[in-house]
Amino acid sequence: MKEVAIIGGTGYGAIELIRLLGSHEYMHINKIISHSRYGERLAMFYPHLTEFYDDPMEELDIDRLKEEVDIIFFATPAGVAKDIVPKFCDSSVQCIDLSGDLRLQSRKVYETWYEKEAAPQATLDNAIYGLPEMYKEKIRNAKVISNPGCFPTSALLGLIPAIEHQIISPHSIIIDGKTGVSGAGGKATTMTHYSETNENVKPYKIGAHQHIPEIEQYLSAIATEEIKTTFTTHLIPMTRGLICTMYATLEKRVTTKEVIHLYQSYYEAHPFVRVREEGSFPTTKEVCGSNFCDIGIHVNERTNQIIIASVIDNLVKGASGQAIQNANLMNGWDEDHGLQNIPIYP
Ligand SMILES: NC(=O)C1=CN([C@@H]2O[C@H](COP(=O)(O)OP(=O)(O)OC[C@H]3O[C@@H](n4cnc5c(N)ncnc54)[C@H](OP(=O)(O)O)[C@@H]3O)[C@@H](O)[C@H]2O)C=CC1
Ligand SMILES: CC(=O)N[C@@H](CCC(=O)OP(=O)(O)O)C(=O)O
Repeated sequence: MKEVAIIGGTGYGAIELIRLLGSHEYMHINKIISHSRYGERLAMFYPHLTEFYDDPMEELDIDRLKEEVDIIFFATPAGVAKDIVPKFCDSSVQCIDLSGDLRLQSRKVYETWYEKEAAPQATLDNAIYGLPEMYKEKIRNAKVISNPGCFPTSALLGLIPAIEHQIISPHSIIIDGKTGVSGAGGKATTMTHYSETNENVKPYKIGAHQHIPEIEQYLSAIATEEIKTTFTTHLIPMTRGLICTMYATLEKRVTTKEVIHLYQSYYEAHPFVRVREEGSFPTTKEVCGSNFCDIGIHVNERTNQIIIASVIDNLVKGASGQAIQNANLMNGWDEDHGLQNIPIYP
């Protein structure tokens, strides 16, 4: 049994980790660290957790964490993990950061898009990008994981096979993202409160989204050339779920059936990616509460374009579920341990 700490206790990422770890046989939540509410019980803020986690939350204490836990999940905003993760480099503690702090290899690029000081270069160099469908072997041997962003998870899983097999022009990609409100975390803001989001679809961070450099960095790694994309994000009136509908110009003459067959073979060994049959496109509800990424594909022979839709639950495959998938791989457990639940439908 490995002992686990979660930092960022009162946030959505943390409570989703608690929900998912409830059915994990090899990880035990030893402590929940809260910056704002240490000493208090999490169930005071989230009564649905009553009897699932009733210990008081604790203040951050690096030495105690080093002595008492094996794995730390950082469910904190950007700018927090970059200062704490380096303090564990002399210990055996595994660190999994759900924020964007360790995802970009270049400090300069991070500082441009996040407008914060970047992590030390040595920490960035040490962190493995936790997208198991791309870097499974590296993750198995990692000690520090940068868990991917929610939109990059959906977009990359939808695009990787097409780029790797040179089906599409990597310079023609347009990614249209739509997300539920829980993607913005637990704090109510003017952007997310009810009267702003109800019966509304709101484009946001156009041309400035922090996931643009992340998507481009990993697409470029697959294509082995520098790729730029057009990526837009929309806030839609639902709680969970995210869809990236993506468009690109075909480089080869292929049919929908052929591309679907290629994607199905590509993801055969990856338990959380499900590729739909021809004519079926996934909806966000079909993955709700689960770690699945469902992908639908259509080749538009009339316009020589491909349309790929990729859906995830932003809090599961987009954050806490993927973090647990990474912990499973890092510790030699089955990749899907604790994550085998059927999506919540309807
Ligand atoms: N929500 C989502 O769908 C996704 C989130 N992420 C990323 O995961 C991380 C967590 O997200 P989420 O849980 O939704 O965010 P929340 O805003 O809901 O929670 C973050 C928590 O971090 C703690 N915190 C806030 N400020 C500080 C600070 N200055 N120092 C230390 N701790 C602080 C707070 O908890 P406390 O005061 O109890 O410590 C807060 O509740 C973020 O980096 C987010 O970008 C990634 C993918 C998807
Ligand atoms: C609705 C909403 O605001 N969603 C967030 C999702 C980003 C996120 O959760 O995570 P990282 O910044 O850690 O990648 C956004 O679009 O910025």
